[in-house]
Parts: sequence; C-alpha cells; structure tokens
Amino acid sequence: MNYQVFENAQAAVEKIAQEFVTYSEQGRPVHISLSGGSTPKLLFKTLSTSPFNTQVQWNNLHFWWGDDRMVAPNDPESNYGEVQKLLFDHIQIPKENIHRIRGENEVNDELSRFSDELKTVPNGEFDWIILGMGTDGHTASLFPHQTDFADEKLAVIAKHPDTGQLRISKTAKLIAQAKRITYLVTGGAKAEILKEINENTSALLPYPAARIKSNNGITEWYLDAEAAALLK
Ligand SMILES: O=C1O[C@H](COP(=O)(O)O)[C@@H](O)[C@H](O)[C@H]1O
Repeated sequence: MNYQVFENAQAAVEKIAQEFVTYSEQGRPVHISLSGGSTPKLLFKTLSTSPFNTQVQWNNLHFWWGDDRMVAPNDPESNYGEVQKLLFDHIQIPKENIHRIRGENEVNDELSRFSDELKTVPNGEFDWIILGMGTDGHTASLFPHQTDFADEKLAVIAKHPDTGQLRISKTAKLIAQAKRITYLVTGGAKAEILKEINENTSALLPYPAARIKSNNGITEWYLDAEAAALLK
C-alpha cells in the first residue's frame, strides 16, 4: 500500500488543494473525479477559501464524480449538491466544466446519459480520480460482494446494501484507467480496515477500495494520523 500520513485531515486536504493549483496551471483541460460522503467536505471548504479559491485556475479543471445518489441536488445526500454548496457557489467556474450525475433523473435514463458524457473524456483516462472508502471497504458506490470488477461498461446502477438507496457509480474498470488514483481516508473509524488492507494481498480481499488500482499510473493513499494509527 503506497500511503502518506499527514498530521491531521486539514494537512491532507491542503496537499490535495495545492495539487489542484498545479494541475490547473498545465494550460489544458484536466479531468478530475471527486468523491462523495463526509470525508471530502473539508477539502471543498478549503478549496473555497484563500489562497486556493484564487490560486486555482478553475477554467482548466473539469469536475466529475465517482458516484452519486439518485436524489435531487438540494438533498443533503447529493454528492454533487455538497460540492455546489461548499465550493462551486464560492468560485467562478464555467458551467460546462461540471459533469454531474443528475440524481433527480430516472435512473436508467441517467445511466445512459452519463455514460455518453463519460465518452468525452480524452482516451477514457481521467487525470486524477479522488476516492473515499467506507468502513465496509466500498469506494465510489462499488460495494463488497456486489461489484463486478470485470464489467466493461463505464458506469453502473448500484444499490446501497443496507438502505437500498439507488446510486450511479463509475465502474472499477473505468476507474482503473485513470492516470492517478488517490484514496483520501481520515478518522479512526477507518483504522482497522486500513490495517487489514495493508497487511493482506489486495486481490484476496472483498473490498473494492483495496482492489481498484490504476492500471498504468499511480495509486496512493492520503491518510491522517488517526486513520493510519494501526499501520506499521
Ligand atoms: O457512500 C459513499 O461513501 C464513500 C465513503 O464516504 P465517507 O462518508 O466515509 O467519507 C464515498 O467515497 C462515496 O463517494 C459515497 O457516495
């Protein structure tokens, strides 16, 4: 497991925010996929404030999501809605740079529409996919024991195993084509599963977060000290 430990979650997200600045200075469209859930909220808040809000050249960044829940953007469960509230409402970014999953649409229609939009990513390779991990080892909306790692499609409909909530997620194969994958994991609740991932062969584990890696690029884990507490 290729990991970096930061003193706290703020230090981890500032490292990511600094890399947004660097990517945005490349003078070309850069395709970045964001994660949802609670962990990246600190990142979005950090990006929305000084110095990052003005240092990042937002025009050059295109934003996508690893997954979203089939709810309207104003629903607190919406991964896109949280980014809109915490970041996009505070910066100037062209509307066409935001490639959200439209959670308010009928799920099959949206799967088809979003899959078509994904075909516009050059060579199907995201520059950077930032992912989270649930305490059950899921990432995006790819859950243990229900993920088809060989699925050739770009996106799938997923059901949360406990709540039955409908979601749309990028597939494992699409994620693995990214030039860079960064798992951002913070907090002591994830320490046990990180230890298990670090000490075992990933292919033998049921956890999508352990198994999905970039085919030809970088796969790395950014952890805060609490999440990394049990790593040797
Ligand atoms: O359901 C989801 O969970 C994971 C992890 O979320 P967290 O709340 O533990 O940070 C997240 O990466 C994914 O995008 C989200 O839809």
